[in-house]
Amino acid sequence: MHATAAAIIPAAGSGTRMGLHHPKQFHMLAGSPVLIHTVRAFLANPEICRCIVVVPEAWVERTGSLLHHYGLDPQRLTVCAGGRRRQDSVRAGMAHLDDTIDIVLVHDGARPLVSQDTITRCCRAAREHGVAIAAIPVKDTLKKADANGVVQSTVDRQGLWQAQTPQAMRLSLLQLAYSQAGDEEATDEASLLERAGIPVTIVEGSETNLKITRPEDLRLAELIVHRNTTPPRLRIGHGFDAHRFIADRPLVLGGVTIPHTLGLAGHSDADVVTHALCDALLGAIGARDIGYHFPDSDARFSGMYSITLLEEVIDLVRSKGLALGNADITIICQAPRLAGHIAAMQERLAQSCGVEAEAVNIKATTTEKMGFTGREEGIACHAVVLLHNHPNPSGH
Ligand SMILES: Nc1ccn([C@@H]2O[C@H](COP(=O)(O)OP(=O)(O)OP(=O)(O)O)[C@@H](O)[C@H]2O)c(=O)n1
Ligand SMILES: C[C@](O)(CO)[C@H](O)COP(=O)(O)O
Repeated sequence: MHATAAAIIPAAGSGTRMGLHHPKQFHMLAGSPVLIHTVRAFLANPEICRCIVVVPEAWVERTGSLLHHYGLDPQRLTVCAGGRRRQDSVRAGMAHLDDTIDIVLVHDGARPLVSQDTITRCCRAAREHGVAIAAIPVKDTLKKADANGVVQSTVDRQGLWQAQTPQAMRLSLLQLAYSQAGDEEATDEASLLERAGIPVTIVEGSETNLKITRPEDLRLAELIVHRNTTPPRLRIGHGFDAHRFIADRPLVLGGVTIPHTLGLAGHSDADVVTHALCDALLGAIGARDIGYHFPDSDARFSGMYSITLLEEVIDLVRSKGLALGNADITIICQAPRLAGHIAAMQERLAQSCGVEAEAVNIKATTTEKMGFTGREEGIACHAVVLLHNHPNPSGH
């Protein structure tokens, strides 16, 4: 049977670095106070049976009302007053855990974006190893500087991690570490466990599990919540094109020159595949068609490599805050055989669209000698695309 897990959420700090008139954990973030986001995340996790929320003494009553106002289950919540230091607040929370609790997860009230996955993994790793904390590897070069900001040395970052919360452990180990620590200072629970000689295991946390510390963290958290809660914008588009074979022209399909006795007639390079894809993309953003944007009456487009047009179309797609999800393209062509050129076409088109080659699927089919393509008078092509919100709308 599983050990019973509870969360202690220290939220009794004053948030001096944030510089607000109220503690940062009560500041609004995307429609709810920061602390409500944090408590909600823990109550939503099936591993967690109850939460002890530790707040400044003056906020105990108001926190009770807030939790009620935001519809959080009072049966699974206890609110209590914290202490001067974080570790005092955690100790105050521990006093509310009864002996049915085996595993405890300590998590900063000021880390509202913790994921369900991180909570679950910390909890399970603590069951297995005794203690497990979320942390992320240090990715920047580390400098040690003096009080004037002058660098003294570069610190080897190999094996260095930034500790986050949750910090999960058997309650008995946390109690032991606290009793051995006496009044020693620590900025996290793991330090006290380490000092008591208890091994601490790392579980990979996440960059987005940020601790709201300074005003810029709040702005970043707003963006992340917005990104996580904005429903995806999806747009579908279809394109069709056909070109007639003529002599003395290279055959360009999907940006790739394909050996054949004939090429295709057209104002540009007549790349029927790229044109169908452009039309599908333009259709998906409701921006008419390729002829509208690059008219064959305009000498600038005469003989033009159609990949250049595709790249302009992709810029237009991005300007609408959208990106290609995937494209499915069917080339209708009796001759030449295209099987050996599909991969190169996929790669060329994908590169211009800023996606992986797998996102652009190309099929080629004959029409069993029926119709104009069957009589080898020309090549036709259909393309469908699905667009979604651009992950980084301001950057390319
Ligand atoms: N006496 C304290 C101090 C801190 N915390 C909590 O510990 C977490 C991490 O602390 P930190 O980000 O340092 O918060 P503050 O101490 O409030 O911030 P500051 O240092 O800027 O004053 C926060 O959820 C904070 O509310 C606490 O419960 N009790
Ligand atoms: C516990 C902690 O979140 C780990 O990163 C952090 O140490 C607490 O915040 P503080 O700024 O160190 O008080």
